[in-house]
Amino acid sequence: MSDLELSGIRKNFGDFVAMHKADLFFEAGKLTALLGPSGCGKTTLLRMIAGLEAPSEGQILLGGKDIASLSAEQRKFGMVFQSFALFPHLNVARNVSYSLRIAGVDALTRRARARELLELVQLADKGNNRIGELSGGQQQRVAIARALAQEPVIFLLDEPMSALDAQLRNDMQMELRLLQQRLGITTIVVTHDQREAMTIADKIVVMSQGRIEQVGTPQEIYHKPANGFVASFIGNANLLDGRATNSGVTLGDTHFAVAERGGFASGDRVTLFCRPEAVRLTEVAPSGNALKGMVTFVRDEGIAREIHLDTGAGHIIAEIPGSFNETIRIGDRLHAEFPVETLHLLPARPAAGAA
Ligand SMILES: Nc1ncnc2c1ncn2[C@@H]1O[C@H](COP(=O)(O)OP(=O)(O)OP(=O)(O)O)[C@@H](O)[C@H]1O
Repeated sequence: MSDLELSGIRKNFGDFVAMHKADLFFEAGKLTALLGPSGCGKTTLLRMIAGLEAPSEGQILLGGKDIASLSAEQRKFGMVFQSFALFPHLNVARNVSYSLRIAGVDALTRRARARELLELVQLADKGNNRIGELSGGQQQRVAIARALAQEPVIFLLDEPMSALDAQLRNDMQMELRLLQQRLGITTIVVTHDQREAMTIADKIVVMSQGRIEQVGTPQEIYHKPANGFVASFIGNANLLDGRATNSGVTLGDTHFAVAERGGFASGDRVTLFCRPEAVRLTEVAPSGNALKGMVTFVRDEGIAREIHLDTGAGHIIAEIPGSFNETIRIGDRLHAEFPVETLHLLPARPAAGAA
């Protein structure tokens, strides 16, 4: 097993920079998700790794060796696309063993390998079926089995779940994660779905407009986002603009203490970040780290309730466990308390309207 490393990689399409210069490291045996909004460059990055797109600059190193000169076929990476791209005229087993036939592997070995792979993706009884007879989730598993047929060193998947409905998607995310862990294959998955990335990945690479915004474990990305973009792309985030002080931050007239000030100097413009589930709502004013506000919306999701408040310092969302006997209504006036250990300072957000 080998690590995959991208060194000073960059991609232009004419004058347009699809991927700004970046370094990335994909640890052997781990699953990395490339996460970001549409058009941020995820697929371009994956295609460069696959050998389907040449980088404008930079190196792609597999186990320390530059593979830039190898074609996609020579790299022998397994690929699964959003559309599955299965062959409708071949049955399931022949789809799975297709690459082996092209590689000249004998029929007996091909059949045995197809059986083994179909067992792996729990489709052992479907080998003789036509592709059109399978559900979306089953077709996706065939695409995975086919990509694994040649025992690829790297497994690349581009939005593999996006054609599936929500329930099936949830199931397939778990299946993909368990399969990847069982095989221990270095895997890179492109997705724009933060929940999917959190479910399947060891590491998440968050991208925006051709730049890497942060690389980290799901926990790091969620609890310690590098900036406002990452914070609001992953789940809900309260982001309030203020100025750093020696012990925390001021938002207008209110001072908040924070546990870590990071590298900010007193007077710097900063953004205060807190997850909604960390906010406490009280009727009586807490001793500090709180804003008074009026409830503007209540979203009851059964398991939890999202309470939206307008405060003097901005809009706040608090997420509290669902409960039958407690009512919070639009128009209620409450205090939103931000526990000191859950507050983080992030770089100031670009001013509204700035490019
Ligand atoms: N062959 C190409 N020629 C010109 N521009 C391209 C080409 N391929 C991609 N782009 C542009 O590069 C940018 C990044 O595209 P890319 O497909 O990598 O984004 P993405 O993050 O995968 O988006 P999505 O989730 O919508 O697939 C987009 O603005 C796209 O229009």
